[in-house]
Amino acid sequence: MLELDVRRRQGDFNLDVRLSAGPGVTALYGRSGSGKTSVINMVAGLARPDEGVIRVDGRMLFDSRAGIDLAPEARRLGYVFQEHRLFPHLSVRGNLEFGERLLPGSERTQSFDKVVQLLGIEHLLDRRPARLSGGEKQRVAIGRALLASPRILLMDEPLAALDPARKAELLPFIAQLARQFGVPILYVSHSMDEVLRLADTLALMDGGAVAASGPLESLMGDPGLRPLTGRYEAGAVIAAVVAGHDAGFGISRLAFDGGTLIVGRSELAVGAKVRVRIHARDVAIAIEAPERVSIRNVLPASVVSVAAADAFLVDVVLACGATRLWVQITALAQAQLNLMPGMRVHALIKALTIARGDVASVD
Ligand SMILES: Nc1ncnc2c1ncn2[C@@H]1O[C@H](COP(=O)(O)OP(=O)(O)OP(=O)(O)O)[C@@H](O)[C@H]1O
Repeated sequence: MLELDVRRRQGDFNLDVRLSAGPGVTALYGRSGSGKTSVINMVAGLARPDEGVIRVDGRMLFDSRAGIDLAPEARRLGYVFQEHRLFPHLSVRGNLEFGERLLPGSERTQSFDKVVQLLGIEHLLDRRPARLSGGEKQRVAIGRALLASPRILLMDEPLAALDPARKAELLPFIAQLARQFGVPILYVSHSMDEVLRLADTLALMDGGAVAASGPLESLMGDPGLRPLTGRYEAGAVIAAVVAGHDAGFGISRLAFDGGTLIVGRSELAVGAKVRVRIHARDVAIAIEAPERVSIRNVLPASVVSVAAADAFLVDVVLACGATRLWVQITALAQAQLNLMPGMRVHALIKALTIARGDVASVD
């Protein structure tokens, strides 16, 4: 568990950050210049706060009042940066063992074989970094960081330098890390796709501070946070479980607290836990349940809130069981339906609007 409460002035920029990151992946998300890398650097010991405390698992890494400021190598943290920073003169094995050798055997919590196997780098062990692809180098960099048995893994845009195909190749590995190795991850990104795929907890950074933090699902579905989560990303993220497939019709059923969602065929196994992104613009609202309609998802819901997003667009939040759905309708539709909190309605979601990329495994 990382706990951070720090202030730092750098040039004209003021950082004032309170953040805690527990098990799983905590994503630091925010626009360029909001202070994400500065936070990572302070945790890592590469930038010194003017004032405050940084603790990991109760151990003080920095405390301005007590004069504690542990050197980076004494902090027991793993770092993976945008560029891999591998040692060019060492083989992959040599690079991996370097991370391991930093610690006495009794303090090593990660197994070389398990790390190598999970990252799929067995066949690369004798190669030098110059003979690896960008994605392979990043996998080795992650392996090296893990083998130092860190209490927390800091990842600063680890996929930013990779092309889309390499990114897609690496994402499942990163998604497995926190779960398989039990190491909390603080993950900096300005890609919402990565955040949706990886993060359990979201910390939204703005102007040097954490403007909001909490479970990904609750922050993403909050229209009030749209200036921070991004207009294009407007939509809810809901937790579900793959309940079944119908190969004949090419569809899958996802069970969530609020009903069953029919989506295009997913490759994931029955029972897999997933996170589903439902774009606000892809949901419609009907006062009465329509009959003989092609839309497969007609979910009973109640209106939680109605608020103008701008002159022509209205944000509606619906409760569907314990799940919140965010819906965008035109101001014209609102003028005619007159939706109000508490009203019983139906949320209509076309199965086809939920693309394969919108259903991410979180197992
Ligand atoms: N050493 C420094 N001295 C002065 N100002 C700095 C220093 N490092 C960063 N800054 C400023 O602090 C602010 C935050 O920078 P930071 O790199 O933390 O943002 P970021 O959110 O990680 O951005 P990006 O997504 O572009 O990497 C920026 O305005 C930057 O110009």
